Amino acid sequence: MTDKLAEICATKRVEVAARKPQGLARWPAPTPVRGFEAALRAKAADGFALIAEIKKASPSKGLIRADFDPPAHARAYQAGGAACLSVLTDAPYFQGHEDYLIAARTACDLPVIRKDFMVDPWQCAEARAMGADAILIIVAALEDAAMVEIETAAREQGLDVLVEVHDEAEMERALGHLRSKLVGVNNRNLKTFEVDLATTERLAAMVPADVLLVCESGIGSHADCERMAASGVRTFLVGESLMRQPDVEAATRALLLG
Ligand SMILES: O=P(O)(O)OC[C@@H](O)[C@@H](O)c1c[nH]c2ccccc12
Repeated sequence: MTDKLAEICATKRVEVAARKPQGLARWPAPTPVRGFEAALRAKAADGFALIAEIKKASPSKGLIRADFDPPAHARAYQAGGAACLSVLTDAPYFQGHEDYLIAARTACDLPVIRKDFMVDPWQCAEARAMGADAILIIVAALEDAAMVEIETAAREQGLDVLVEVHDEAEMERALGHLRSKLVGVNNRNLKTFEVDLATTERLAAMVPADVLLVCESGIGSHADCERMAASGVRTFLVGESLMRQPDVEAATRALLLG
């Protein structure tokens, strides 16, 4: 595991230990789950499918958007043609918040993934309680047994699971141990924070036909999507490049349609 990721996960364990005793009663009764993977597959069958990310800040870039407004961004992403939303709920490193997820999901009809560092199966129950439709498993952050346990907990909650990898060894672990058919390749190297779209191109060849591959991070234009499509990739997770645009709806449409 990279040092930064280890640090983030250690922080997360402390946070989860403090939260668990409060239980789940603080969350409103969740509305029925929205099919996250199904929404992606439906859009990818006939064009590009986008998971549009609501991202205020990142460890590498600091503040990304000053007029951060989760419900407005959610509506803009939906109107622009996104299939799903991703909302950062990690506070210490990404300035995210659970309230952003709740506000964004309430403002639109799209399925939402809780973007956070899952280190404990309990976070899956918490994710559903706050309304999430899917969670992320970062293979680099977890031992095999732990990631299987978290995936099982997610499925019990009716959540879809996006499995994130960034090299060949992680792809093998994901395909060998997990049941989810939704696998994301993160083009961002967590050691250097450099982004290289060739990461997705390299790993795409390893993916069986029944797995939906998601290209994550560093997508800035429709041309980038077209480049990935040459490797058979039609599904994208995009945050920063959209969040930096004054007109998020128009930027989303332009990313998808050119
Ligand atoms: O903002 P970008 O470069 O479009 O990237 C979005 C998303 O891939 C990135 O935020 C991300 C991918 N995996 C993560 C894990 C945790 C936090 C954030 C991420």
